[in-house]
Amino acid sequence: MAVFLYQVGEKMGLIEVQDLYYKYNDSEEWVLNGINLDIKDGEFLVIVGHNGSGKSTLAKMLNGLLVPNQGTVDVNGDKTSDRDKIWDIRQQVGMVFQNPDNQLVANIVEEDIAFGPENLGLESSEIRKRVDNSLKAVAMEEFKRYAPHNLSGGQKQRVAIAGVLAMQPKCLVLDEPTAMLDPVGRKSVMDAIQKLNKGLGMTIVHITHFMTEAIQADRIIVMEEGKIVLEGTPRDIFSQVDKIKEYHLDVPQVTELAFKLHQQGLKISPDIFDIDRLVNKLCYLK
Ligand SMILES: Nc1ncnc2c1ncn2[C@@H]1O[C@H](COP(=O)(O)OP(=O)(O)OP(=O)(O)O)[C@@H](O)[C@H]1O
Repeated sequence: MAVFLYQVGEKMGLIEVQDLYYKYNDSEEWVLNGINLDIKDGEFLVIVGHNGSGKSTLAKMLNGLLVPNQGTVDVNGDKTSDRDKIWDIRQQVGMVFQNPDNQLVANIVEEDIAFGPENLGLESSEIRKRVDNSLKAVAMEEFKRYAPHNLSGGQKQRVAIAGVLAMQPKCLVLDEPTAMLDPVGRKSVMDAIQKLNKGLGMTIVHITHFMTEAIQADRIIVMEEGKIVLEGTPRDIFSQVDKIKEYHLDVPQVTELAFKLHQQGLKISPDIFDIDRLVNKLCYLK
């Protein structure tokens, strides 16, 4: 398979979305309405946006589950509209959805993770290696003989992620993987995602409604009515508190507090999203 990566800034481009338009069969309106987006190799990208803004539809474009009506999506130089390449593309871009129960197929954790590699027809030693490495990557090694239904929501989601990792993708697209979890489960899943990105250099595209998760990104895009309306680092995005609210999104509570203190005339920068930093600023305020 010919693999090339195109240069974008310092990192290499992995996925390129150009002039993308999409509507579902019975819809009059474009659900994706002219999207342009480069996703770099090793990047942690978060997508946020109001309900129905097109986030999940865009996610499904990134590994060819849906293909554009107009425009293109390239993964490592292959177009998702090229059906001969779709298998390669799906292996390179793995998807994780909201409900892990819909993704777990076997009665034992390690069998579930072996399912994908078995379907690739790999040697059993290679399958064993992939299962062990994938479980280790999400800190679930000790649960390999468990039945998935005996795991917590966060543990199940980490097993679902491990199942995708066993296919050795370059990029993970996670569509609200923490939406059904309690705070402990959410943190365990976010820790695993961070480790994959920072430790193993995996490209992450993470869709979420939780702004505390969005601030962990390298870059955030904000979607509204099928368009990208804001794009930048967490600091760029959350320093625009009024604009974020216009798009019916929350800002992290600590940022809102800093913003209101700033509006009241205190010498506090309005773009703080870290509690310790705000405490520090308040303590040293003259
Ligand atoms: N299979 C489908 N058939 C027809 N319309 C659809 C389908 N899936 C989504 N839509 C519509 O497309 C629009 C965008 O939906 P999408 O799920 O991509 O948004 P979203 O930003 O992910 O929303 P949410 O945050 O609620 O998950 C919505 O108006 C939705 O009703």
